[in-house]
Amino acid sequence: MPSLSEAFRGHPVYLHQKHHDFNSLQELPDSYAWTQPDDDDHRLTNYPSNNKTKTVVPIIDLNDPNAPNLIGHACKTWGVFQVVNHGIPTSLFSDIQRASLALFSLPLHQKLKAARSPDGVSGYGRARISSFFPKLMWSECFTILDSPLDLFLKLWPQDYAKYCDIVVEYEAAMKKLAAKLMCLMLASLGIPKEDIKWAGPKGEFNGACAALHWNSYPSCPDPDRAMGLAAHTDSTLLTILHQNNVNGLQVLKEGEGWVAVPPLPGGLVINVGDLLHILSNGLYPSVLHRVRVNRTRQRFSVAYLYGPPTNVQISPQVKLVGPTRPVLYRSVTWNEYLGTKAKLFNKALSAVRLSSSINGLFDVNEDKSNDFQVG
Ligand SMILES: C=C1C[C@]23C[C@@]1(O)CC[C@H]2[C@@]12CCC[C@@](C)(C(=O)O1)[C@H]2[C@@H]3C(=O)O
Ligand SMILES: O=C(O)CCC(=O)C(=O)O
Ligand SMILES: [Fe+2]
Repeated sequence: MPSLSEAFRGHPVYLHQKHHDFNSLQELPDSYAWTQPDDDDHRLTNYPSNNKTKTVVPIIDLNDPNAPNLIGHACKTWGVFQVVNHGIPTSLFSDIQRASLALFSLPLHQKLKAARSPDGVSGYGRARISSFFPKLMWSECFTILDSPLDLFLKLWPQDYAKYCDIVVEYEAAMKKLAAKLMCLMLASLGIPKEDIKWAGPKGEFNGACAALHWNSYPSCPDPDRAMGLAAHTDSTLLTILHQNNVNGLQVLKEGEGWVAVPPLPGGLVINVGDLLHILSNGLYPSVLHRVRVNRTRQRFSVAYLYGPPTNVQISPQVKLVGPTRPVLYRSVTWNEYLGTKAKLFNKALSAVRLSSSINGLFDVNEDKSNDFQVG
């Protein structure tokens, strides 16, 4: 089975090579300006702002006996929810946040020692999706696939071991939680875990692949014209996101527009990704999300991007197909899908949709994701 890193080697993404030290920028350079200065405040979206409505992303207590139903409803209607009582100690969040702060606070020349190569995924750099946009995003990121050891040795020749320990512990906790969430999501779809061969006899999902992706969004001199991370869906089955206590994450909700996902102390954000969208035959749509920045506070987030073994075929479950609901997607491996995403970005889901080629149907997120103005 190809590893996740190998899956990417065939799909290089060429990004702007110049990196900026955000702290040294007193004004927003034109290369980061997504809107013109005389545009009104809401030019970054044509959707109504949700200031007047009180729509909130569901918060689900994993100890609630009704959790499977609540999760099912949240996946169907939002594609995102927050979880509490997930069993992960808060000390682990403090540790990963400390590591994140230590990493992004390093001088740029030090971070660049662990820079991602054009045909790689691991390491320091800009968001991979940057190549699809004419403007730069006000963020930096660091991706870990496999072991963090080689990268951390470059960043912290003395202190690497303590940060490696934190990552190993955090990934183990995330892997366990992701398997639990998979079981709950499958139960909510009425799919026995025995139907998913790689789930294993007890639903441990041992063969799962994952990436740990750290984001930093420095405070920004002109936040209304900048974009932290452009609208996208994750290619995963699910993503588990930890955010520090700084706002910025927004999700697109049908009929509502962009809705903020406020940080919840001790909570975790769970996104439905494209592969769960496919596996559920479109019943659980992947959520389009983005990150806005602010003038005074630096935002950090750590995303655990979780998927199947890279060579396992993911297809709509037969139990979710019937006379009134035809099979909507062809089967794909994560490896293949990541390649499609690297080429087509937010059109990737439509590209594997069976009926799109027949009757011109497109996926919900495709046309909305380009909803920004570039100055
Ligand atoms: C497994 C992965 C999913 C991801 C690409 C990656 O190798 C690690 C980074 C992930 C991420 C995070 C930000 C948004 C995103 C679209 C991107 O460019 O990098 C996702 C990728 C994805 O889900 O397709
Ligand atoms: O920073 C965030 O809140 C979102 C990050 C994200 O969407 C991602 O890493 O895929
Ligand atoms: Fe994301």
